[in-house]
Amino acid sequence: MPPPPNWPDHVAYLSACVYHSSVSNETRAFLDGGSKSISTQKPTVVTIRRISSSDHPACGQFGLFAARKILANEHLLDYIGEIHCDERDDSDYDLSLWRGGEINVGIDASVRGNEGRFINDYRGIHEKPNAMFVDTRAPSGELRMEVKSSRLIKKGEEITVSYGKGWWQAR
Ligand SMILES: C[S@@+](CC[C@H](N)C(=O)[O-])C[C@H]1O[C@@H](n2cnc3c(N)ncnc32)[C@H](O)[C@@H]1O
Repeated sequence: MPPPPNWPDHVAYLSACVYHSSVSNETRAFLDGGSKSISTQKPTVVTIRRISSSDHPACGQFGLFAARKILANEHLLDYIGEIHCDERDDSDYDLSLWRGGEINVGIDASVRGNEGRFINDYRGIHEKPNAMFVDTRAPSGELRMEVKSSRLIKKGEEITVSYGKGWWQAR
């Protein structure tokens, strides 16, 4: 699948998650939920843009924007990257997918991923986030991290989520 416009050269574009060697066969079977292949649709309701507004806290970086009007509670895209069980403390693109006992499963999109890696935190941009991460079992069985709208989003508006206070405190 070709990368979307504004995709950076140093990051591989993925259309489905890939597994890192730190994920055991048992954990992988749990995450797969019996599905034979992980499939996802190319996101069509979002677009990547460079941020040039000087009053934006991530000015000079990229963000994800609505390519059309989006209704509340719409599925926007799945967060795609490398599924791993090792520590990725240095990654700013790592999201927790599942925790159980000693096992922490994350999706890291620092070196490979999809449009989801460009979603900024709402702080300094919006009063509240307009989207959220939701972990879901897909009909085919696998555990996924979806991005869903939490209210109506106008065409051209930036998509923002909450990374959580802990994310910022850790930095
Ligand atoms: C998952 S990335 C988001 C995409 C990033 N803007 C880019 O161009 O690759 C997370 C990084 O974006 C920046 N960021 C996200 N939300 C921000 C915010 N509300 N204020 C300042 N920086 C933010 C920080 O540099 C953070 O480490």
